[in-house]
Amino acid sequence: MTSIDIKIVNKLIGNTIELPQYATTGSAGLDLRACLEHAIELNPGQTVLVPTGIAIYIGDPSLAAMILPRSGLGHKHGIVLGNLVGLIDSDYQGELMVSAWNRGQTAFVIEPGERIAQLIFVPVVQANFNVVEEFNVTQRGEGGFGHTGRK
Ligand SMILES: O=c1ccn([C@H]2C[C@H](O)[C@@H](COP(=O)(O)OP(=O)(O)OP(=O)(O)O)O2)c(=O)[nH]1
Repeated sequence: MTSIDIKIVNKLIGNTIELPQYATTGSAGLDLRACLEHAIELNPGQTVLVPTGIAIYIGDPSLAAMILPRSGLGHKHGIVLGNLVGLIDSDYQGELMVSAWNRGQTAFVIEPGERIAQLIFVPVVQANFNVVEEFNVTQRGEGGFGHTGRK
């Protein structure tokens, strides 16, 4: 199992707010909690940057992390992410921040400690680019956006 360093950057963590943990042995994502002293109300259409109280240092450039919405919050309450997906670079050492966006029709209250999003770790390939005159021929070529005719 990959080891990632985690640092508590807000004193609320460890007192009133739990550290992230995998809910089941098969969980891909770790829930991130809102590290807040007071509840905040998120009106329809509003976006707010929610601190999580923790920083991670992945270190290995062949890994990254992604912040994703929680399906329950998104489906039932319209709370997703203002940036749709948050990408955490392997050299980022700042606090993990969740851009919470209320795309629903009603206000939503984010309580301190609420599980607001989830974090997954993903493999990354860093590419080297070689400038060429032509690509090798492929069956698809430049066709895209419905080119194969499938509906
Ligand atoms: O939802 C997010 C997205 C990003 N980050 C942090 C980790 C990431 O490594 C860093 C930079 O993110 P990104 O590269 O997406 O930001 P940018 O807008 O391109 O700015 P920068 O110039 O800082 O790269 O911000 C978060 O905490 N939460």
